[in-house]
Amino acid sequence: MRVPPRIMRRLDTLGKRPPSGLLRLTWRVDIDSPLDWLRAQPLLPRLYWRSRGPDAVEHAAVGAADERPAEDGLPPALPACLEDAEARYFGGLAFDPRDAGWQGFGAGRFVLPRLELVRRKHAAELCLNLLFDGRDPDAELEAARAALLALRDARPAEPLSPVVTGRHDTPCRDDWAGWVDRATSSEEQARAAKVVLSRQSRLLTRVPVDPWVLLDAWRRRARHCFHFGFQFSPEATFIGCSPERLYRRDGARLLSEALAGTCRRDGDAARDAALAATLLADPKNRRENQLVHADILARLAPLARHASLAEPGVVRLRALQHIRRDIEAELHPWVRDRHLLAALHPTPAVGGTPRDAALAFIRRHERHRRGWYAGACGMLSREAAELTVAIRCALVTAEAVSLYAGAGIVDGSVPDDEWDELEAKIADVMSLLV
Ligand SMILES: C=C(O[C@@H]1C=C(C(=O)O)C=C[C@H]1O)C(=O)O
Ligand SMILES: [Mg+2]
Repeated sequence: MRVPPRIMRRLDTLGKRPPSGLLRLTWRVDIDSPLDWLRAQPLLPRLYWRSRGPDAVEHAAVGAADERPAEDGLPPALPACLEDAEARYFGGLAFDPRDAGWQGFGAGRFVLPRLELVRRKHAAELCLNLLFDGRDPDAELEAARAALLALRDARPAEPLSPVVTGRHDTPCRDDWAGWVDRATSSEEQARAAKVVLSRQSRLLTRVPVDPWVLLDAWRRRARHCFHFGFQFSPEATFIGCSPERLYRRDGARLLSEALAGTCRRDGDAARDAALAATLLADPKNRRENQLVHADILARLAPLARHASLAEPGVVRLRALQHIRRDIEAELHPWVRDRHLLAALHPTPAVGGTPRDAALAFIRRHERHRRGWYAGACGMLSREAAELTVAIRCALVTAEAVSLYAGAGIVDGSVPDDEWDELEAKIADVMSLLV
C-alpha cells in the first residue's frame, strides 16, 4: 500500500529533533471497506470499532503504539502525556473483574493503535500514531517505519459458506432448567432478584472461519448495533454486533440505557407491534428492565449532578425486540472513565442484582468461561468515550466459533422460554454459519 512520500520525509526529519508527547500523522486513503483492509494486514493487534447509528464513524486499526493492560479489572488511566491529545484507545474489559479473561485477552486491555483507519460517510483517512513519552525516540521511529512497510492493500473476501460440523452447548438444556429453577427459588431470590445466566455454543468448523468476513456479513444484518472486533494474537478473535450501550460520554455529558426484556419478531409490522405492546406490559420483562435502570441510576448518583430516565421504548432488531429506557446524566467534573466503568460494569443486564450475589451465583454454576463476553468494549479518549456491552458476540478460533448468549432470570422465568430466548439471540450469526 502506497504511503505518501511526505509522511516518510516527516519521519526522517523527526529523527533529528524528536518532539514530546503524541504525534499523529494523517493522510487520505481510498478505502471503501475497512474490514477488507483490516483482514489484509499482517500486523497485530487488529481492532475494529463502529458505534451505533447511521452516521457512526468506522475505525479499523492495527499494531500498538501503546498498550495498557487493565489491572484489577479496571481500565487504566490514560498516560499524562496524552491528556491534551486526540488519542483514542480501543479495547475492552472481561465480564468478571475477578476473571483473568480468555487466553490472549486478559482481564482487559486498551490499545493506542499504531495505525488507525477512520472512515466517515464519504472519506477515509489513515493515521500514524507516534508516542514520545520518554522511550527511545529512534526505536519509536523505527517501529513506525516498519508498520508503514507492512501495510497491505485491501483484499476483497470470498463469501462465507456453511462450515459447521458439530455443536456443543454448555450448559446443556437440562442443566439450564436446573439453574433457572434454582435462581427462581425463594431462597436464591432473597439473595439476588435477578441473575443473568449464559450459555456457550461451540460450533465446530470444517475449515477456519475468517472472523472479519463473518463480522462483515453479520453487521449487515445488525444495522442498529455496535460492531466490534478484537484480535491480539493469531489464535483468537472476538467479534460482535451488540444492540446495547454501556455508556457514551462527551465531556461531562453521559448517555446510558437499560436494555433488557425480550420478545421475538414476526416479520409482519402489525404482529410486531402487538408483540411489542405485550412485551411492554409483561410483568416479568418489565422487572428485568426495571432492575437494570434502578441499578444504573443508583450507581450514577454519586458521580452525577443529575440524571434522568426516559420512558420505555422498544428496540427492534432483526429477529428480536427489547425494552429500552434511555438514561442521561451530567457528570461531576472529576469523573473519569475509570470511575464510570467501575461503577457501571457489569450492569444487571448481563450480571444481575445485587451485583455480588449475582456474580457469586454465576461463578458457582457456569462452567464455561465468559471471558470478554458480557464485558465492556469500545473506545476511550480524553474528550469522549463509548463502550458497548459485549453481547451478541463470537470468539473465533481455527477449529470453532463459540457463540455466547444470556438471559435475565427473575421471578416468573420459565426454563424453556429462557432457553428459546438464548436461541433467538444467536439466530442471526448462526444463520451465516450453518
Ligand atoms: C445477556 C444478553 O442479553 C441481555 C439480556 C436480555 C434479556 O434477558 O431480556 C436482553 C438484553 C440484554 O440485556 C445476551 O444477549 O447475551
Ligand atoms: Mg430476558
